[in-house]
Amino acid sequence: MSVFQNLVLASGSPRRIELLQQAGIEPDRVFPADIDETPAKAEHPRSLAKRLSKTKAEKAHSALSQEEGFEGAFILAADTVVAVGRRILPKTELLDEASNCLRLLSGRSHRVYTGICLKTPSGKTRQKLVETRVRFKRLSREELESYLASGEWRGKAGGYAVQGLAGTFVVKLVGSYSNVVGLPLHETVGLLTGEGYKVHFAWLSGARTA
Ligand SMILES: Cc1cn([C@H]2C[C@H](O)[C@@H](COP(=O)(O)OP(=O)(O)OP(=O)(O)O)O2)c(=O)[nH]c1=O
Repeated sequence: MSVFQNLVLASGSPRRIELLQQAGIEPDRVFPADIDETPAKAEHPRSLAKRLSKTKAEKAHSALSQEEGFEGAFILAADTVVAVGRRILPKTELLDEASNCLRLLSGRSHRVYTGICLKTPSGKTRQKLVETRVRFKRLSREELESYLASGEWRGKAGGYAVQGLAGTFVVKLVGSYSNVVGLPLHETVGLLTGEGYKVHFAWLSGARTA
């Protein structure tokens, strides 16, 4: 087992930091890995989420490999993709894009895929792909307009954030909720502990002393 415990979160997403913290994990370094996220021609959403999470982890790995304390760090990256069938929805930056996404998602089911990639101190690359099915209610014009006015869709895959107002659109969610927000907690903790990263759960040590 490695003596290194440094963990780098290769992400600029505040949601991912919060989700890690929710699991009792504080990254030693946050390193947003800016990459080209354009899907390849006919790329399946699942393959895209896997490929992009790996590219993010690799970018952080090569940038930090010369840095003291981080040469042998655990590097964790993720990528979330929203899709209707094979159709990949954009990470919305424009009002029109968000409006198109929400009209498409209204009254139907879609899938959210998050790829996670972990580079370990021993040089291994481990990946997981987690899928969640989400069904939205049919959105009225008022709901659509007020959601667009909220701006919560900005920078979110599929044009919505389930952790905000759009939580009220969800009729059914099958699978991991944290996966939709951007980092599937069960699988992430499993990947880290499986590779020797020590996750300290306060409630576990509390249980031991009780
Ligand atoms: C569907 C959905 C996505 N999202 C967010 C999570 C991600 O931040 C974003 C998907 O884009 P990503 O490319 O996965 O992540 P990012 O560019 O924000 O951050 P980084 O690449 O630096 O890690 O959408 C929510 O916050 N809530 C949701 O319900």
